[in-house]
Amino acid sequence: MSSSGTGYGTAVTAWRAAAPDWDAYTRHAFVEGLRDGTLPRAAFLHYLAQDYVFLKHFSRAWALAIVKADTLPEMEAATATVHGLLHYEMGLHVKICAEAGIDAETLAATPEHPGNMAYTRYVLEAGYSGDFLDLLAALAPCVLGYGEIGARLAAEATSDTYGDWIGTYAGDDYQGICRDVGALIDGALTHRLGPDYATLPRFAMLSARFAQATTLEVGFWDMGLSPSSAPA
Ligand SMILES: Cc1ncc(CO)c(N)n1
Repeated sequence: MSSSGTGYGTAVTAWRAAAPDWDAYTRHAFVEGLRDGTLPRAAFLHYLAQDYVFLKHFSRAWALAIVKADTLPEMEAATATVHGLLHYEMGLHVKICAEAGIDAETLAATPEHPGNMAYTRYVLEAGYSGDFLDLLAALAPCVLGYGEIGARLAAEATSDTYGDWIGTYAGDDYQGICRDVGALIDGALTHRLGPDYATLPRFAMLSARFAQATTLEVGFWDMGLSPSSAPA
């Protein structure tokens, strides 16, 4: 996939281009280790367990988006994402971990790493104290960054080792969610701010939120690469 992104909408394309850490996130050493299969299994499993905890809070944040939405189509889009997270993406974690000998009970008891906590609480707080747009800007790098990573790795992977993981994010279901979320964001901006939303100061503030969440994604990969940084 080209460095211009994967076409998830107008706003996200602008926010992505303005986020200083976008490449650090989507081309992190952890990601490159998934691509060529050199990522140590222990780091992957440590990451997956933390990501299981992450996805629980992330699902809660998308549920909050239902509360903060205005129109029925916005509520439907947010609901579809909650459903995809709980019934599709988390299932992958449970399956891969089960194959590696980590049962669902152990996964559910994973102690939450501070970097993980910082990220999800940042997103949730954007929703608690802000409006639907603040929340979407904080949620967007997670959803769409993984879509971009998955699409690129499906094209560039040189190893099958992490093929299941790559296939989840490169697959039609996940790519469809990414396109829907991109359209949701463009529609929500137009609905609230008008068609010239990209010229407004508010758009720059939302762009900063997107950039902050992107930086927290870099921290998440960093955490994945150093299993020893996990709390007891
Ligand atoms: C940390 C993180 N960001 C984004 C995604 C994609 O949902 C994920 N599973 N984990």
